[in-house]
This record gives sequence, structure tokens and C-alpha cells, in this order.
Amino acid sequence: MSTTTSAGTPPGTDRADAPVFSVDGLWKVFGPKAARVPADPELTALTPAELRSRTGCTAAVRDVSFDVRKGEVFVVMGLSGSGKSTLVRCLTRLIEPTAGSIAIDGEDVRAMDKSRLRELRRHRAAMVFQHFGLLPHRTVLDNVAYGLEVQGMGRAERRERAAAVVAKVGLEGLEHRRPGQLSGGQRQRVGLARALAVDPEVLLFDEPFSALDPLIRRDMQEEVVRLHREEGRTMVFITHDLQEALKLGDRIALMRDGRVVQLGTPEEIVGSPADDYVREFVRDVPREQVLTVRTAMRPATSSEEAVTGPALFPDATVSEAIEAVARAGSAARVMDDGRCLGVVDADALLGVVAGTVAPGERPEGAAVLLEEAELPKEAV
Ligand SMILES: Nc1ncnc2c1ncn2[C@@H]1O[C@H](COP(=O)(O)OP(=O)(O)OP(=O)(O)O)[C@@H](O)[C@H]1O
Repeated sequence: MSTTTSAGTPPGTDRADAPVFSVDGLWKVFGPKAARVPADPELTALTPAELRSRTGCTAAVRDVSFDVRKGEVFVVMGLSGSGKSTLVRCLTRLIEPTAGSIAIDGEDVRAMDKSRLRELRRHRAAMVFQHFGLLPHRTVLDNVAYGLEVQGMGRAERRERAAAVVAKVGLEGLEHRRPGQLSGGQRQRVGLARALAVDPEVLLFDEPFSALDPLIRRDMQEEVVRLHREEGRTMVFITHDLQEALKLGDRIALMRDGRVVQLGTPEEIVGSPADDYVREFVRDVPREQVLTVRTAMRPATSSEEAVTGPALFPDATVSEAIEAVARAGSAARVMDDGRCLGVVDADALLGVVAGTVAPGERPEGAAVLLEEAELPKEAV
């Protein structure tokens, strides 16, 4: 769900690319004398069950490192108990980490005092919870304005700001209802509006939609996609639902037993699973809906191929390409800014669907074709 361009300078080369959150070697261990666990290689080598029986400790987060980039939707995904909530709660120290470092915009979160932490949670990284945490006796408008009230904003100004956010999340007309008079989906929108009202740099979502029925859940996912497209706000989103992760995430951290087993784009996770666990996890995902034509393209083999056939963007899915190739009855060109990056044909597309071509791997024969052919400049 990218609203940022993937092209351009590599991460870290200018301020705009500086990470919002930077996490390095993070551990959270629950249990007696937890701090000795990350420091002891003998203990860190144990399986979760062995660690529990030897020490009575649970390592909910084990040596996790990642950056959350400005403007991205960073999804933390994994089965129940894999450590998602603990990890995300550590970001704002709702749970105290046991070891490792966390920075927000370069500032050390573990060194923050109480008032700095309060400011972090209220202004910079607001959380949207699964159980909305709404105040039952307050109206929608006053629930949304609550965070602003806590910040000390005057009544007229906060009500005006709250009304604008209520409209933004599609609750116009319901401002004066109380939470008990709303559906689950509407209540979740109030929770979202309340987090948005304080205009945080990052929104943290803790499985916000898992209690909603499937249709309302889809609506809310669309709402997040829309909000992100409009505002480009950085989001960290926890889910145990793979479809939700693939739909929302620019990048996904897949967790198992407290570790991040793979961190990558949906395309990388589905197209190049890091191990058997991830492969099994993504086995039933329709590859053609996630993988893009970059995976399937080969260099054009003639000047004619580079200038004829339907044109596709590099981010077009394999599924869209199949449709274009079937309609045209010929290979399609992958075009970027007027330049032909390559060509996709029916064989290569089928190879991707069948899983015989992995992302980044050229379809068989393409290298030979590249050397043998006389290529027009714009085709390579
Ligand atoms: N306060 C606690 N004390 C002891 N163990 C805990 C505590 N909180 C979490 N755990 C354990 O840490 C591990 C990770 O839990 P966590 O809630 O982070 O997982 P999760 O992936 O968010 O799961 P779910 O999707 O079910 O919420 C689990 O084994 C859990 O039992």
C-alpha cells in the first residue's frame, strides 16, 4: 500500500529517509531475573520450552532489529503468542524492554523520563486498540476530543478539531451519540479518530479489526488504505491475518516465537519465503495477486518487442499482466517513465503463478537472449 516512491535515494541517505523508529537487538523476557537471559548465550540458545522449564522465563521478543521508515505501513504479523503485541508495546515502553535499543527520530526511548514518555505516547505515537477503550458516558465528539483535552487545548478549539476528524473517518451525523449507540465498526472508527485527533507522527494499531465481522473489517481496512493515501502518515500495524498484512503492509515483519523470521515487502515474503515456516505460512496466497511484473519480465529481444504490445507499470500485478497479455494476444511491455524496462510473456507469467520462477530470477533463456540480440537502447 505504498504512497511513497520506491525509486530514488537509498534509505538513510537523506533526512526524509531517516527512520521514525529504529530498533536494535531488542529483548523482552517475562519472568524471574529476566535480565540474565539476553546476556547469557547458553540461555539464548534454548528453545522457548527449554527456557521456560530451566528458568521460568518467557522470551516474548528475542533479539529483534528493524527500522520503521517515514510514511510506510509497517506490519507486524505472526500467530497468537508470537510476540507481536509485546514488541509494539515496547516501542513506547508500555512494556519495559529487557535489553536492546529503541529510538524515535534518533531519540533514545529507553532513556526518556516519565514526562517525555507521556509526551511520546500522547503526541508522537498514538495507539489504536482492539477494544476501543471509549468513554461510555461521553459523546462521539467528546471521545474524539479527549486526547486534545488531556493536552490542555481549549474547548472550542478541540471540538472544532474533533469534528473535522470525525468527518474524516466517516462518522458525520453521529457526533452526539454515545458509544453504546454505535455498531462495532463505528466504535472502531471513533477509536481511530481519537488517535488521529492528536495528529501523531506514528499510528500504532494493535489488531484493531480482529473483533469485527468480515465485511466491516474490510471497510475498515479500506479506511486505513484511504487515510494512508491521503495523509502518508507512518503506521505500525499488528495483525495475525496474512491477507490483512498483505493488503496493508508496505513491509511485513513476520514473527515466530519472539523472533522476526522474515522482514520484507509482501512480494518478497510471498515470492521468496526465507524458510519452510514462511513458505508454509504463505502457501495458499494467490501469487499472481501479490507478485508484480518485475518478477516475470525479461529483456526485450528485438527492437519491435520494445515498442509494441500493451504497456504496464512495473508495479502491475502478474494477474493484471495476464489479463493484458490475454487480451492483446502478445507479450506486454513493462514501461517506466517512457522507457521499456522489459517484456512479460505468457510463459513467464505462468512460471510465476506455478512458482517455478522466483522474484529476481530471470525466466530460463533470458540471459542468452540478452547477449544474442541487438537491442535498442531504450529496451535495456
Ligand atoms: N505479562 C506477561 N507475563 C508473562 N508472559 C507474557 C506476558 N505477556 C505476554 N506473555 C507471553 O509472551 C508471549 C508473546 O505474547 P504476545 O501477547 O506479545 O503475543 P501476540 O503475538 O501479540 O499474541 P496475540 O495475537 O494472541 O495477542 C506469549 O508466550 C505470552 O504468553
